Amino acid sequence: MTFTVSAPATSGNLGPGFDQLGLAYDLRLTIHAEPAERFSVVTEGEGAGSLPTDEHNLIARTYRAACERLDKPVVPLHMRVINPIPVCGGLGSSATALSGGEALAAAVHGLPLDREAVFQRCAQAEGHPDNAAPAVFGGLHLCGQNGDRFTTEKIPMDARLRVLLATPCDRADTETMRRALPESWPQADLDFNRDLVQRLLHALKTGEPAGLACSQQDRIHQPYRLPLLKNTKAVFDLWCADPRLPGVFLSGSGPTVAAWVRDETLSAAPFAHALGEAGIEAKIQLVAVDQEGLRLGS
Ligand SMILES: Nc1ncnc2c1ncn2[C@@H]1O[C@H](COP(=O)(O)OP(=O)(O)OP(=O)(O)O)[C@@H](O)[C@H]1O
Ligand SMILES: N[C@@H](CCO)C(=O)O
Repeated sequence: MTFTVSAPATSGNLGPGFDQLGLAYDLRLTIHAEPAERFSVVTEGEGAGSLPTDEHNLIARTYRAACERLDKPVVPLHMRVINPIPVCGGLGSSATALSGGEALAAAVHGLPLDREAVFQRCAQAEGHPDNAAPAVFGGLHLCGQNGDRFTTEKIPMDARLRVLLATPCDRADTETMRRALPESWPQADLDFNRDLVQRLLHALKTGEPAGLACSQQDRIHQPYRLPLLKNTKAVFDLWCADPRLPGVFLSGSGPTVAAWVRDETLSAAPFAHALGEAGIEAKIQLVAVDQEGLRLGS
């Protein structure tokens, strides 16, 4: 018997919404799992050759913890993981591994998927909810915290919008990139960003191009992180100057740079060519928004 689950790539922050805004993409990590004598994980695509191949893999660890919490036997699994999402790329790879592990426990034991519980556990494990919410529920999310519970609201979005992604080779794991931030911010910067979040959400609902530029004006994390990432900063600056791209942002904590695309005729190829001409190596993808989130079955 094979169990299949999948979870979408996500961008946290979307520029000004540090730890608040998140969006899911139609780019999925898929896990095929079969009961076996012991745990083994074969990853194909991103992370092949570097991610653990045994019970130390984050998907296996999360699955084990979920089975134990559900008071169900930990059935060892052989997993084949098809992964198009760069690891430590700023596209929520850890949220896909965490939510995928949780979903596997439900699938193996024939239980319904409790999305709210999975969201809470993934957000707790990550320490922030902005990747977990879109990974689990799909779509655009505005997140917050109430005591020790995370909150999230799914926000409708203009269906014409797509997102252009460039993942250069800079190293930017989330933990290191969080340490690059100050312990607090001037009140004026917090107020400035709060206003940007409202304007950006309005633009995402309506597709209005002027408001999409709010993504690149953040004062909370991008100004501290971009100077640490040479290629990422070069892509960010090039795309901010490109009139075809109405708004640019660092995806999560980077190194992926993302840009809103409204023009339905645009393709990724000319952007890949332009970055090549500028001597910047990066993986380029043009993605649509995913509204489904975590999926049980193929
Ligand atoms: N497909 C995967 N299988 C197993 N573990 C994974 C997988 N993808 C990510 N991980 C784990 O998550 C870690 C990366 O987490 P990190 O939060 O730094 O990056 P990210 O989630 O890609 O970025 P961001 O949170 O900024 O979007 C990896 O070191 C690995 O331990
Ligand atoms: N909000 C998180 C997202 C990480 O993907 C951060 O910026 O650190």
